Amino acid sequence: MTHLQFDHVTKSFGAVPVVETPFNLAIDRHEFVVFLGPSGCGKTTLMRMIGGLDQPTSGEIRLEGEPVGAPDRRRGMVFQSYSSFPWLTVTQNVAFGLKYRNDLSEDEKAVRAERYLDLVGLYEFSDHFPSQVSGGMRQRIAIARTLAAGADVLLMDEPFGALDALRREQLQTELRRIQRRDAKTIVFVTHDVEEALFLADRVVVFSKRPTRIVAEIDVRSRLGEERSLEIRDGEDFFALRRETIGMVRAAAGGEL
Ligand SMILES: Nc1ncnc2c1ncn2[C@@H]1O[C@H](COP(=O)(O)OP(=O)(O)OP(=O)(O)O)[C@@H](O)[C@H]1O
Repeated sequence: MTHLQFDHVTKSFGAVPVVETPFNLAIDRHEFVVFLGPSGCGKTTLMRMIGGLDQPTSGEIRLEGEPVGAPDRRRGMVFQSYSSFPWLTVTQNVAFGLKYRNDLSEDEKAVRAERYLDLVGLYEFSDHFPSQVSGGMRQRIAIARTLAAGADVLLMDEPFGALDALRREQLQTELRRIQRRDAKTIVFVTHDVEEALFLADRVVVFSKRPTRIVAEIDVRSRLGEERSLEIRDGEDFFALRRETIGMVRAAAGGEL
């Protein structure tokens, strides 16, 4: 069943067309879709429009059949430049995402905030302020806050870009597990082909700007639903990675 739908969407900034050919894409409920494409093609612009931070020039984006409006709690966003609240401690920053959850008691909120802090490896920094931790850690605070808040749609724009390889791998595995367990719909932007294939049910490859879809890869039918770290060492993964890199190069028009 369709959860999120782009219907004939175009977008220009003044005279600069970002999406010129009307863009159509239907994302199913509980689907993990990854946007892959050359730098500057318009992936962030598409994400901002889903989030309600920016409007299409023409066409419509629908969430559960209704045109998307201003940001609301159904859509959790982790963007590259997502910032934390400097006057709150690390734990309070994560708990902030739970502020409006009237179904949880204060104790339950604290337990939940701590669980997600532990997940992103920041438990021992609970009482620090954001200015006392690194940029990568601040990014992890934003990830923990968004996951803890429990929105059904997660919009993630290169959320793991600032993390070291090991932490990145851990969070990728965990995000895929959370998506399956809690049946989330996720739209995720990355430049990293391996990350895209490891996480996605479907990868959408974009051309350079003005952008359009050049390929869709049904990763689920190639790699299955379950993703473990071992899968990355398998032949199927390597073959799909090679194919995808070819598509991304072609999409970038030789600019990679
Ligand atoms: N507010 C804005 N005003 C004018 N132009 C903009 C604005 N936001 C984005 N653009 C332009 O739109 C194009 C697409 O930008 P966008 O950030 O969506 O690309 P992207 O695919 O996310 O890039 P990257 O992968 O490098 O983050 C770029 O040419 C950018 O300069």
